[in-house]
Amino acid sequence: MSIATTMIIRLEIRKSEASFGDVASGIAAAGGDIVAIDVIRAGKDVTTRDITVNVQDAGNEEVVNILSNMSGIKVINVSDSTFLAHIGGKIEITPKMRIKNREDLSQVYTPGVARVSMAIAHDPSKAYSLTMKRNTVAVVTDGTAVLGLGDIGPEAAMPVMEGKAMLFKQLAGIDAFPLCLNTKNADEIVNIVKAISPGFGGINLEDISSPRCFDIEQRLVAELDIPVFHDDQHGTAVVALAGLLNALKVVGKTIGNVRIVVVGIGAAGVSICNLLLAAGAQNISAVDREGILSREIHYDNAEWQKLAALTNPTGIVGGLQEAMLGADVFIGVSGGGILSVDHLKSMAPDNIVFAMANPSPEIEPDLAEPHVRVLATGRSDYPNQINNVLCFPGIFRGALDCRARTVNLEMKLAAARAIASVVLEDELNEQYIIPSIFNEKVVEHVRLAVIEAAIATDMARRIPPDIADREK
Ligand SMILES: NC(=O)C1=CN([C@@H]2O[C@H](COP(=O)(O)OP(=O)(O)OC[C@H]3O[C@@H](n4cnc5c(N)ncnc54)[C@H](O)[C@@H]3O)[C@@H](O)[C@H]2O)C=CC1
Ligand SMILES: CC(=O)C(=O)O
Ligand SMILES: [Mg+2]
Repeated sequence: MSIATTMIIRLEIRKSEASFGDVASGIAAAGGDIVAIDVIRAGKDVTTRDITVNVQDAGNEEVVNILSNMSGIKVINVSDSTFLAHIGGKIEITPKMRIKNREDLSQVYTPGVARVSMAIAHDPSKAYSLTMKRNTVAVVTDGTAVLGLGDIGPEAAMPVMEGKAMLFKQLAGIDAFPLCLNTKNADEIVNIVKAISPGFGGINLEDISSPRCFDIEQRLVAELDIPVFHDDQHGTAVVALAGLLNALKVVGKTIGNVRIVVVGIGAAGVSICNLLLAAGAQNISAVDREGILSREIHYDNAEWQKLAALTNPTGIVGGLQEAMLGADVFIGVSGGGILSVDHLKSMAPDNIVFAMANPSPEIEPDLAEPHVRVLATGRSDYPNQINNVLCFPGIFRGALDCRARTVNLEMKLAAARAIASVVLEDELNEQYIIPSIFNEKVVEHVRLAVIEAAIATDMARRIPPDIADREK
């Protein structure tokens, strides 16, 4: 599966030997699409231009090869806009006020700050009003399951976590810190997160491989009084459920009557199965590399053991192929390319396929489309993007605003229904089952639903003023 990108190619064109027309045809022949041309220098004999070219495949070397081999053309430099966007990182800390004089200095720092510190020392709950705690989330990873790229380490995880921090800020106004830990030891991760927790209003665990992620999250939830939320588990499950609720409406089926195949029973898959069961699903086949989870088998993975008892009610034996036969819904959170057209053809009519692995889905959307009634992927370059970015900004905004102790099942179900509700009944169709992440209603709908569910289940330690006003 290719990832599109934009290249900026700086060229010298010797006018006596080549024309811009030659350059344009060379780029088109190599599969590039020219989107901008900037003249850098216009000499009598030689012109220098920056040509901005979209390519469907970031690995496309053909464009530069063709240009380099043309007479009269010299390639001076090639840059990739995705890499350019990452130079020096993507986020920074910006103070809320400028320190202009000694008076300012003595307020924001010593000696004035000491009075504020002592106020918090006497009443630690004041950290919520006098520090950034109430609006701050730690995005914590050990780099062991970064997207679908696997264990690529904490440094390589950093661009993903910075991207996540950008989304937290832009979509929900939350200040998020990427914390990439150089340890894979579960005890150490738990201790580090506990130790840094005083400065944060919530913890977003990210891209920590399964099954370690379950134990790490459960221990932190039990030991901390701020929300700890492993987004690959629960954010993904919330968005998958939201998409499924709407897709089922499009095809005229109900969650209690469909046969659902979930493939990849890792962080995301376990949580998706559990949330779908809580939402009324009765017939799930949970498939991992060893086949369909079965109650006949004992699993060392405690989450698999629990799920095996709750899924595969008809005792199907086998793997993906057997599970797909006659299935209504496929949800993939495994790896790229594991699904074939034959698998799709063996499904029930009006099938729903969510190929959510990143960056490459379980099947290429173009291949799948003719054999699927409702298709969704995790990617932003196709319709129906089912990605946990639709959930985490709103769920944390809601949890922070009501100072929730944790994010419980009711809050997750409410978030899923809220995301689904952004697409109105008369707008729903095969190409539009889930709102765009740029739809401004998403965060606000999720926030409200989460706060209401937190209040109803006694998880909220504060009623935000706008909610209190509504209830008057
Ligand atoms: N669209 C979205 O919002 C999200 C997508 N994902 C994607 O889902 C995938 C899994 O993520 P995590 O659950 O965090 O990883 P994980 O490493 O915890 O779980 C992956 C699971 O898939 C299984 N698997 C891999 N290849 C398989 C195959 N051929 N057949 C059956 N099972 C197979 C693995 O054994 C493992 O249990 C990744 O590609 C990730 O990018 C994850 C979170 C959110
Ligand atoms: C989207 C996301 O969290 C993932 O692919 O891991
Ligand atoms: Mg992730």
